[in-house]
Amino acid sequence: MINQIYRLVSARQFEISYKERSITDQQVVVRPTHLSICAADQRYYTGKRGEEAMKKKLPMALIHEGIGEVSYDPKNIIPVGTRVVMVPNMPTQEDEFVAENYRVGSQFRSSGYDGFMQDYVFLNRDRLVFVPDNISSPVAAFTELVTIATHAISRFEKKAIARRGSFGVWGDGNLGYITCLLLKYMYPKCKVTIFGKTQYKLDHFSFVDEAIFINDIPQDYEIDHAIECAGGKGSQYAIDQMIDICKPEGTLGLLGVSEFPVEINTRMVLEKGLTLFGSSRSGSLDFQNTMDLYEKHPEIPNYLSTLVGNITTVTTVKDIIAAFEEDLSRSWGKSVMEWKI
Ligand SMILES: NC(=O)C1=CN([C@@H]2O[C@H](COP(=O)(O)OP(=O)(O)OC[C@H]3O[C@@H](n4cnc5c(N)ncnc54)[C@H](OP(=O)(O)O)[C@@H]3O)[C@@H](O)[C@H]2O)C=CC1
Ligand SMILES: O=C(CO)[C@H](O)[C@H](O)COP(=O)(O)O
Ligand SMILES: [Zn+2]
Repeated sequence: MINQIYRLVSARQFEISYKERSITDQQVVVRPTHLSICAADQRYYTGKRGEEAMKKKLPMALIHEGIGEVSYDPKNIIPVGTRVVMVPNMPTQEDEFVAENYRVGSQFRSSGYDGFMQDYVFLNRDRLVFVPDNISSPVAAFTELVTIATHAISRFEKKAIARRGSFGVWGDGNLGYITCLLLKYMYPKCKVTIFGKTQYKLDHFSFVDEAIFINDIPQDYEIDHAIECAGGKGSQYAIDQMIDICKPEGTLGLLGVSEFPVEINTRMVLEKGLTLFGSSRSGSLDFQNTMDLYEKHPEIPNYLSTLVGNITTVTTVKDIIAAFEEDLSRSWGKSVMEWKI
C-alpha cells in the first residue's frame, strides 16, 4: 500500500511524502486518531532545535504522543478498531542492564525517525498498549508524556536514599503537573510542593500540599528530593534552587530539555552528597505501568483532563499548521489534533 507521511521539511513547513509499505506479519497497522504536541515537536517546528539537528533530522514526521485504532492485524489477534497508545521508542537490541530508551541503537519517532503524523503507522506488536474504555481519547493522546514521569519516578525509586518525606517539583507546566500528580498517588504520605512562576498556572495544582513562587522561597526551606520539569533557560535557575534547598543525600531528577549546556554548582552537590540523575523518554513497560496506574486510580485521568487545552480537527496540512501555531500561543495545557486527514 501507499502511505502518506506529513513531514516537516523546514521550520513551519510541511510536505506530504508517499511511501510504499508492504504489509508483513510482523507489524500491526494503526490509523492515528488523536495526536498531541510535545515541546520537542515545537522546537523542530519553530526551528529552535538548532541548525545542525534540523539539518540532520529533517525531513521528518513530527509527533511522538498519540493514540490510534488498529486497522489491520496480520495475525488476527487484535480486533479492528481497538484503541491503542503507540509507543514511540523502537529498540533494536536487547540489554539486560540498560533500559530500552537509553540503548545506543534505539530509534525514537520524531527525533531522527518519522513520528505519528502519517495516514497509517506500522508498529511492532510490543509497541502497542491498550487504552481502557474509561479514558477519554484526548487524555489518552498524551499518555507518552505521563510515561516520562512514570519512568523518572521508577528511576528515582532505584537511586534515592530511603527517606521519602517531601518532594519539590520545579516547572508549573504540563510535565510538572503530571509529575506532582503521580508523586501524590505513588507516595500518599509525602508532602509534594510545586515551585513555579505564575499564579494562574499554580492554581491548577489543586492536589499538591503546597505551591511556592520561585522568587519567594522561605529562608531555610528544605526538601528531601527534587525533580526538575522546567527545561530551556529555566533549567539552570531551577537546578540551582534544587541544590540549595535539598537536604544532604537528596536525589535530583533532571527532566527538562535545554538546547544549551547549563552550569551546575558542583561544589554544593559534592558537599551535600547529592545524587543527580537524568531521565529521558520511556519504554513499553512504562506505558503499561501508566495504564495500570490509571486503572488503579481513576482519579488520575480525571485530573489529567485539566491539561486538555485545545483540540483541533485536522483534515489538511493547513490545519496542522493551525494546531502548532495555536499551541505556541497557549500558556497552559496540551494541544491535541483529532487526526482526520
Ligand atoms: N525528559 C524527557 O523525556 C522529557 C522532557 N520534556 C521537557 O520537559 C520540559 C517541560 O515540558 P512541558 O511541561 O511540556 O513544558 P511547559 O512549557 O508546559 O512547562 C514548563 C514550565 O516551567 C516553567 N518554568 C520555567 N522556568 C522555571 C523555573 N526556573 N522554575 C520553575 N518553573 C519554571 C515555565 O514557565 P514560563 O513558561 O512562564 O517560563 C512553564 O510553565 C521541556 O523542556 C520539555 O522538552 C518533555 C517531555 C519528555
Ligand atoms: O519529548 C521527549 C520525549 O517525550 C524528549 O524531550 C525528546 O525525545 C527529545 O528529543 P530531541 O533530542 O529530538 O529534542
Ligand atoms: Zn515528548
